[in-house]
Amino acid sequence: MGWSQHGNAFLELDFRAMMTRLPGMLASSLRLARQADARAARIVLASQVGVGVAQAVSLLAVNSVLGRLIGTGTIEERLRSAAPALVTMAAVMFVAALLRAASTYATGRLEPKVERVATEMYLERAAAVELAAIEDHAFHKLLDTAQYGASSARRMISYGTRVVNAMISLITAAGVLTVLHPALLPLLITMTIPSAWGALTNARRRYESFHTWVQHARAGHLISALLTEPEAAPEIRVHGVGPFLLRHYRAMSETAEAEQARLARLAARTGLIAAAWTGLATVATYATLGGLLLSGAMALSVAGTAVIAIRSGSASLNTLVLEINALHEEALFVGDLERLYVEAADRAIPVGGDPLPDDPQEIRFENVTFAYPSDHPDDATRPALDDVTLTLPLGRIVALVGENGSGKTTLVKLLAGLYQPDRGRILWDGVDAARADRHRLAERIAMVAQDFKRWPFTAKVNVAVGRSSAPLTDERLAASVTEAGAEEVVDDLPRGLDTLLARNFSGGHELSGGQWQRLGIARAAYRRGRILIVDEPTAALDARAELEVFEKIRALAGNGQTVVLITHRLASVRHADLVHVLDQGRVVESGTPDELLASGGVYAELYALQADQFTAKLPVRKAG
Ligand SMILES: Nc1ncnc2c1ncn2[C@@H]1O[C@H](COP(=O)(O)OP(=O)(O)OP(=O)(O)O)[C@@H](O)[C@H]1O
Repeated sequence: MGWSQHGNAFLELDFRAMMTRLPGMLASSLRLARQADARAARIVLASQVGVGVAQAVSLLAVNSVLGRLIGTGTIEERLRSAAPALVTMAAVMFVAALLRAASTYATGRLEPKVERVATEMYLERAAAVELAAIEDHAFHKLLDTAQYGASSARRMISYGTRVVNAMISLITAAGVLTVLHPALLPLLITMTIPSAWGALTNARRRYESFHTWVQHARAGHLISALLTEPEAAPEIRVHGVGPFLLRHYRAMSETAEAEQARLARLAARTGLIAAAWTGLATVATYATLGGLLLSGAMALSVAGTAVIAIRSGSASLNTLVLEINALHEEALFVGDLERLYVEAADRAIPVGGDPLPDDPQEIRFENVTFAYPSDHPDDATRPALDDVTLTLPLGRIVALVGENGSGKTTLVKLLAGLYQPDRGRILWDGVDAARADRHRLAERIAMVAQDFKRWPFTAKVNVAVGRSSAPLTDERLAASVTEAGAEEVVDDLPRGLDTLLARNFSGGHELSGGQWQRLGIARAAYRRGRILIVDEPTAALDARAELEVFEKIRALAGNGQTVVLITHRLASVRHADLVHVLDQGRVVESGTPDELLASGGVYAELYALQADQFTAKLPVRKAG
């Protein structure tokens, strides 16, 4: 994904390149600002231009005041002739103060909106990408770095306005200086170059360091979060994991601190070099001014104005350099955000496609092969699904069985359109799912995954989130809870369906694993997808509950619902219409449970193993 490319691109940046990019950066701030609040953006821009012009006018007024005060005539005459310029200065300062207030107000209104708009775009795009992108660590790194882009976009607004302001002041000061004496302008620039170099060098180091260390910082946050999260708390206490995690946290923090210290050392050194250089340039400037005065090439009043113009010009140039530099630094982070927008659009779940048949008879996997992407291309791991051909008749219960890691979950994820096959096709009555409308396909699927999400919301939301686009009705809720056999779970909650299921919040309540599982099934029932995928639905259930859940699942299939069931409890598979047995990513057997038992293959062997556990008089220890 070109991380190193990005780093090199930055290394090549110098002040000239930064200036070349300035119009683009300003345009990008303005675009974001207009998108967020066009009116506020107009006020900020107009008032900043106004403030800049006011500064220019006041510098010209100062020039006029000085000229008249140092000029000829009595002190009273000189004061009187300077009065109009003094009044102009006061009026201009008053207008500038009003404009500044308007800009402060509009900027304050604009900044949070810009951050919100940028964050919304970030979240919207992140939520729309393929699952494979979310699981890709390079894309995740981009997600991590890009999240800082929204606050940078916010800051770009103030930096952008200050750049505009400083540019106008500088143009004025430079104009006045050039008129006074042509030698003064290069001197002004020489005085400012060192601080520009210092600021740019430090910013480059900070940005490079940020990119190198972002993964490290993320891991550090992860460890500190583990130490406080409720899910890890029991093991931390019983297994004494606390000191182990703390040790890692400390080691990681110390490495990060060393990096900060390195940056500080370099920044101090750069600062000293820049200060020495500025000192020399300042001495040279005032020596030149003195020389011009001594040689009579410049009048005293002009020298006075020149000193003020040099001071104001170098202050503007300094501000301009620092603000452009800050703007540039923020623009790099906004650049990450913009790259994320592009990358996320490339990896987004496609919109549109062929319609799926209204009432398909079967879904067929044809020579489907799928391997999870590997970080190391030379890793020769076997694919999770290897040339799988099987049929899932709709309106029936189809069970997928096989040992851990045999590819069952991967297969249902492909069925749900979460991944696309590397080879082969998934056909819905002849329509290739790869070309089908993915959003329509997902509409038809309800899924209780092994690790389904326990949303930190109320029980009601936890069920209704199964189809959040549908209006939430009590009838639909109650029916789903009943279908999942979750009535008792809900009745036992202190505030019924309105109970918050997040124990670390006040008023929150925690459910047991089995209770959660029933709520997960209720969620899938609420979705009313035509194909219900249940991955290990009874793993956390007691024997009675397990029987009950399978009864419910059977009843669903009785109503014409297709159920794709993954389970290790082979006794529960007895009622399936069709069983596919997977082994190391391949389909090794298919048939009805009775056919498979009779054939004496893998299924029969696994079944016998489980049956033995109940029939054996003495515990049998397996050799090996
Ligand atoms: N997100 C993932 N990224 C990389 N590899 C994965 C991922 N999920 C699963 N795998 C690998 O794919 C293979 C098949 O895993 P899968 O989860 O499909 O098996 P399973 O039959 O459902 O196992 P179990 O019975 O333990 O749930 C395994 O080797 C596993 O390590």
